Amino acid sequence: MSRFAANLGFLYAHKPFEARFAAAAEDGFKGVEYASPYEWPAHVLAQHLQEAGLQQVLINTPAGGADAAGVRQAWAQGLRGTACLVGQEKAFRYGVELALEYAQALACPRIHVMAGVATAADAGDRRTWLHRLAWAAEKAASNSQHPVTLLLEAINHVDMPGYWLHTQAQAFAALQEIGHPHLAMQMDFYHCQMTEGDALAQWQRYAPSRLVQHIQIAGAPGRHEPDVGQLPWQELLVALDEAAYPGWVGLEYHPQTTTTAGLGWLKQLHL
Ligand SMILES: O=C(O)C(=O)[C@H](O)CO
Ligand SMILES: [Mg+2]
Repeated sequence: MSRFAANLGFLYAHKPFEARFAAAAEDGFKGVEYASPYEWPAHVLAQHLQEAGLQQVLINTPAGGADAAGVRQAWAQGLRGTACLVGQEKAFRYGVELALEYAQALACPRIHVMAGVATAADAGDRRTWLHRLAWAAEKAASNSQHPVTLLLEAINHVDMPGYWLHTQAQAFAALQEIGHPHLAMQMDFYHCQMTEGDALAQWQRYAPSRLVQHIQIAGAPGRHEPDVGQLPWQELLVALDEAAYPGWVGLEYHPQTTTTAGLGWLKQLHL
């Protein structure tokens, strides 16, 4: 059975961030993910992971910023990555290098490279995006002590209007064009269902490529537990097993009540 990771940016949200590691471990999780580790020194996060006996399975590149203060402010300023934004070369490189440092310190094997939101001032550019992804993949590959895989995730326009990368096809085409072994796909079934309307068909389309190396899940619409809404979550989990998907499934949703109370769908799988 696939392995499930708690997304600490979404789950246990009523607890202070530092307390979410122990809460996830108590619920039986072995892995965690969260988008932004940059508010804390890496060694502090590494300590939380070690104390709770958890693996860090995914982080994101920063939402923006070309220095430490800029990185901390970027999300609140509405930035959602820089990879496709022509004017953000310095921030992109700074962000990738910082993410690689954190990944090494947290022993995290995957980084989601956020593409960015197109604006009137910077509409985004595909050639820039591809060129930067190729540069970043070389960086990720070149650390012989801790090579990392960089991931592309399509995000729907209801939750993130104007986000550059919003279809699975866009991500897949970019990966095929660049053809780098350290670049892969992160398929978030929630976004998939919201944009394409058929998460199961999308999984079946891209699974044979083996390029999908991280999955996230939430019910759609609403982004609550997978069993709330129209997502065919049971069929999807069966399909992952049938394809011998070897990676993690991140639980990236807003629980309807508490995280622990909402884990019934997972417990019924008898893992
Ligand atoms: O929004 C999502 O689905 C993500 O996974 C991104 O990491 C943004 O936080
Ligand atoms: Mg996601």
